[in-house]
Amino acid sequence: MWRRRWTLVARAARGPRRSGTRQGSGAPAPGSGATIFALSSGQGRCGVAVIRTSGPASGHALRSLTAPRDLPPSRSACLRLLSDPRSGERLDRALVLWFPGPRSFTGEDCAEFHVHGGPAVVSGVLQALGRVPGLRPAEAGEFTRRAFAHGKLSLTEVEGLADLIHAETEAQRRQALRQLDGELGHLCRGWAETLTKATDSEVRELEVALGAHLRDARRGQRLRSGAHVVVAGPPNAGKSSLVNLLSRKPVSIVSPEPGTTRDVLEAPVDLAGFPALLSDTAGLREGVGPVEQEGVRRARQRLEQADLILAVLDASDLASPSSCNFLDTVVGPAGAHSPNGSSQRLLLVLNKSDLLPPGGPDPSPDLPPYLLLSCLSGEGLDGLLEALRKELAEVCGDPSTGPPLLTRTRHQHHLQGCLDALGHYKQATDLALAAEALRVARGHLARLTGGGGTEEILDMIFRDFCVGK
Ligand SMILES: Nc1nc2c(ncn2[C@@H]2O[C@H](COP(=O)(O)OP(=O)(O)OP(=O)(O)O)[C@@H](O)[C@H]2O)c(=O)[nH]1
Ligand SMILES: [K+]
Ligand SMILES: [Mg+2]
Repeated sequence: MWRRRWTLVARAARGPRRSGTRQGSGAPAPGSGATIFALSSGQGRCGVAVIRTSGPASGHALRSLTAPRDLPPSRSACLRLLSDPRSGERLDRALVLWFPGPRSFTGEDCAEFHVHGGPAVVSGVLQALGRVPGLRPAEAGEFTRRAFAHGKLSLTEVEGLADLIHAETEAQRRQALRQLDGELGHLCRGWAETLTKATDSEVRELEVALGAHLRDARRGQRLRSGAHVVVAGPPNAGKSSLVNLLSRKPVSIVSPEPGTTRDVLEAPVDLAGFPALLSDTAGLREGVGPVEQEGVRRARQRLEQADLILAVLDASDLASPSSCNFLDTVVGPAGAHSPNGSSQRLLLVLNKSDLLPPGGPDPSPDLPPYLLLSCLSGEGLDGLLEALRKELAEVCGDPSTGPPLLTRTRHQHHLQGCLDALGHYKQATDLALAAEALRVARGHLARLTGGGGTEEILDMIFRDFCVGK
């Protein structure tokens, strides 16, 4: 209701009131002289809500709401009484900040109002701002877009900011912060610099570096969208119990009946700080009815796509035909290298350790390294999470220590484009062709950080942002 009413006010504030703006001390964003405003903190009741403005009329807006006081000193918080400039009605007592451009987030004049977070206070201040001449509500991502337009952020930094806002796990937050700090952009500019010299040995070194980053590209993308972790094993091993334990919610039905899970069930989870899409699957066994057989087919299909397999066996039932079959057909082959040189990562978990005699599982010479766990008592969970953290740091790349990751297909596309162009450069038979290949290679690196970025790419990236960012 509140939001709907606000939309109407917001619409009314657009249009004729845009006149009357003045030039701010920051350079104006291309094609916009308007001053924008929005609630920048989350929606709903909260202790403090932050409303901000950006554009040439920001100072006027701040003065209008805090009259008769003058603008506060730059970049320091001041307590002010806010009131509606038209009716004079008191709205709130708030902290206000004044950031004259270009030393502000967007590069333009900006103001911030830190108000009490009640819906009526927030809507009152937003409505009052809507009545200030030259102000209009911001579009999604418009603050960041202006920051980009004024050279405050490069395109990879903008992407880092979008990722930071959406980060759900520790590893995603670390990665996003590094990208926001400009590490990837810095790397690309270093490469572009190398290309201006373009001696043969430097081009060769660059090819090696680009190739290494491209080989790592899938890791960064997994870190952004989640690694596929598939829980598999024979019926009744406790796969669904493990999925529920790791996701801390009842994703799957658990029962003593073998063959309970049939479909693949997925849950996005934070696994030891890394984002993962956890899949529960049907117990693998032969000679069952058509429905369960379809479940087994889907389980095998999902196993092929796994970035990491969590193989679960009942520790008290290792000698059963279904356990032996699973060890032979899934656990054994996973460690072996496939023809393309890669091997599938797998963690073997022996569940139901609470059922074992004190000496542990039956000594079996063929058993690969394993972790003991009891989903019932939770014993062994810390060890499993630590093992998962190590595995996922390999699968997703470790954003605490590794080189900057390529988290988007866009990054991969431009690095590949640059590498291809370097190939053409080496084969070029005359100077003109060689120069053209170098120009193309440099162009790809420049576009990665936003130089000559097309509007469509900008639209796509800024679509990820919320209003107020
Ligand atoms: N004692 C003991 N029982 C467990 C443990 N984990 C699971 N169970 C029991 O084992 C039975 C099977 O558990 P599920 O989680 O349904 O096993 P599943 O592998 O998903 O079974 P399917 O979906 O049928 O293949 C249930 O009765 C669980 O309560 C454990 O650590 N200790
Ligand atoms: K079961
Ligand atoms: Mg199950």
